[in-house]
Order: sequence, then C-alpha cells, then structure tokens
Amino acid sequence: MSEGKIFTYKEVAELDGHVIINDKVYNVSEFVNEHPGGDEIIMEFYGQDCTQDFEDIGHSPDAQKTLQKLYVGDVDTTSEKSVKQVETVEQKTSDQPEFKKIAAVLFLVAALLLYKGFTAEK
Ligand code: HEM
Repeated sequence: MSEGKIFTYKEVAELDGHVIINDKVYNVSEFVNEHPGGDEIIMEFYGQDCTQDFEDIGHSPDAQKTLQKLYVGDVDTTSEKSVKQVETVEQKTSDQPEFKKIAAVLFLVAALLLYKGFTAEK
C-alpha cells in the first residue's frame, strides 16, 4: 500500500494525532478513545515512531486491521528527523538499567577487595 501521501518526519511531528509504524503514517486521533490499551499510551507517541512498542505488545490481527483503516500515507525515510523523534530513539538506547546494575556490582566488589586488602595488611 503506497497510494497515500508522503510525509517527512518533521511534517508528522507537527501533525496532531499521527504516529509512524513501519514507515507508514497513521491518523490515530479518533481511534485513541477506543484503544483497548488506553488513550494515553498512544498519545505519548503523537508525531513519533511507535513501531517497536506496537510490536512488543503483540497486537492481534484485528489490531493490524484497525491500523489499515487509519493509514494516511508513508514517511519519507530519507527526511531529517525532528528533535523529538531523535530524542526518543536516544533515550531508548542510553537508558540502560542493566548497565547501571553491573556498574553498581563492580563498585561493591572493588570496595570489598580494597577493604579486605587493608585489613589483611594489619
Ligand atoms: C497506533 C495504533 C494502535 C492500534 C490500532 C492498536 C490497537 C489495539 C487493539 C485492537 C487492542 C486489543 C487487543 C488486540 O487486538 O491486540 C490493543 C491492545 C493494547 N494496546 Fe494497542 N494499538 C495501537 C498502538 C499501541 C501502542 C503504541 C501501544 C504502546 C505500548 C499499545 C498498547 C496496547 C496495550 C498495552 C494493549 C493491551 C490492553 C489490554 O489487553 O489490557 N497499543 N491495541
């Protein structure tokens, strides 16, 4: 399906009530009120790409069908992303709680070894 309009990332960001899933643009402004997962969860993604989150939930074929009805066009993937779109991607990659946990464990082990070293000398 590619008979829709072509949007740049910036155009989508400026539109109210539109999201991007798999490089396609959907007008979800009316659908959000009927979304079984709640309106806010989608509203957070207005103007942005929510492919990952949409797929992580494991939406049913029924949800995919609903999506088709909301299709308004495609995104020009070569266009420049808006600041908001870049921020959400960066947030996802740099926000790694696993890394913080590992750093905390390493710090504790180092502190313990240092402490043991000091007490052994005496
Ligand atoms: C924008 C297009 C979207 C459509 C058309 C859509 C559609 C649906 C539909 C029809 C359901 C009912 C269950 C199913 O059939 O799979 C559902 C459930 C759900 N959706 Fe979406 N959804 C969209 C986006 C999102 C996004 C971006 C999220 C964010 C994480 C999300 C989170 C959820 C959750 C958590 C449920 C489960 C609700 C429950 O069973 O309690 N959805 N969605």
